[in-house]
Amino acid sequence: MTPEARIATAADLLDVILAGDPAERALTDWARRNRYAGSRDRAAIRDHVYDALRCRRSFALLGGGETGRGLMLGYLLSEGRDPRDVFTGQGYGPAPLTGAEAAALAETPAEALRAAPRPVACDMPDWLWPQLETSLGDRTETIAAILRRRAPVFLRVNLRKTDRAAARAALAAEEIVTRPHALAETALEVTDGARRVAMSRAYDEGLVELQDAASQAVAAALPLREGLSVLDYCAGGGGKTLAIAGRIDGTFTAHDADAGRMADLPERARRAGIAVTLTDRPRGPFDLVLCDVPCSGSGAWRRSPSGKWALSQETLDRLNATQLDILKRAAGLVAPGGTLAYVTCSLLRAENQERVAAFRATDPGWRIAAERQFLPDEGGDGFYLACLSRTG
Ligand SMILES: C[S@@+](CC[C@H](N)C(=O)[O-])C[C@H]1O[C@@H](n2cnc3c(N)ncnc32)[C@H](O)[C@@H]1O
Repeated sequence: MTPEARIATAADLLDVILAGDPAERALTDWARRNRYAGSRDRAAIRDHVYDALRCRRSFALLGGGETGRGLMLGYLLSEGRDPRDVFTGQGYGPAPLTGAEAAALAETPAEALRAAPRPVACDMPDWLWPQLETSLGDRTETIAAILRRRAPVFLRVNLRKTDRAAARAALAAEEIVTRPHALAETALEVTDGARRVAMSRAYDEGLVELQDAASQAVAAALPLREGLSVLDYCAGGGGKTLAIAGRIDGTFTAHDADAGRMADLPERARRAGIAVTLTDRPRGPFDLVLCDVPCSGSGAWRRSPSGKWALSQETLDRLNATQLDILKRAAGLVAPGGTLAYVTCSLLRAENQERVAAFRATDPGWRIAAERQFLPDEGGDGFYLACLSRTG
């Protein structure tokens, strides 16, 4: 496919996504129907689609409308390109601009963004902006700008099987280039060959796992020691369980309200050389109960940009209620002297500090032994961790 044809396809797909189809499904369906497209075409189209979803408001402003074509026009302008060179109708490229489209283009993109309301220029929903400012203070615009860009690919080195230098060498032998990342001693950032990771021997043999660097840093910040009994109360795919089990010997139990979300965990644990028990009814006590609760996902919006536009105050209120409910249930599973660890990948105080305060208001027998917030300007996704111990 020509670069212009990829833009035309991305514009068509964005129309389908803006009408309500999930981005992943739209991309997969399109690839199935268009077998002629090679892996590079599919990757380029995917990048265009996700770039536009991350920058939906600013691209719409520049391109003159929130349609597939408008977003791709805005994308080209944001790159300093003249859309008329691409929208020519030739080589399967997008049809030439209509008079109305040409008239709606931003003449001077940089000025248009400077003059735009902050939530538009920073690609955030209007209703959420005040909450972001309350949560992030003078880092708000910097963090929002980072969430407009693609996320790096990070790997976690499985210290049970190797160390960081040996893992790097094994990956390099398969043309996967990495560099250590400062957020965690286990973290590698992939600088070349990211698409080869899942098919590599290093991955198949459990030397590395795909995991965000801040997520790894959360595991490293937990009060871990040998022999600990650990319950991952909201285990999902088990990323945190595996990261903890990679650091210490102990017993590891995984639970999730939706057991289907743990379907891949046994295979991932086997690859990593770790024993994990799955349960639908955890029986305490456990030394460490980790609650990596469902949340807005705002710390990871560069990976899942659709979440940014789908979130509403109503959804946030529902999430807040679930978060508190999980803390109350999980608290009863913690052994005397043990730790209740509360984790989100959210940037919002409402899901972080305020949830912990709400929990402590209902059960004053807990104190905050440690608290840490990771923000995307440190390189990884945004995460919040509070370690709670019983008072007295
Ligand atoms: C942020 S995800 C967990 C991600 C996972 N810990 C990881 O690192 O890969 C939150 C998980 O909480 C689960 N969940 C939602 N409500 C729950 C509840 N009331 N009790 C336990 N788990 C719940 C969801 O099914 C989801 O898998």
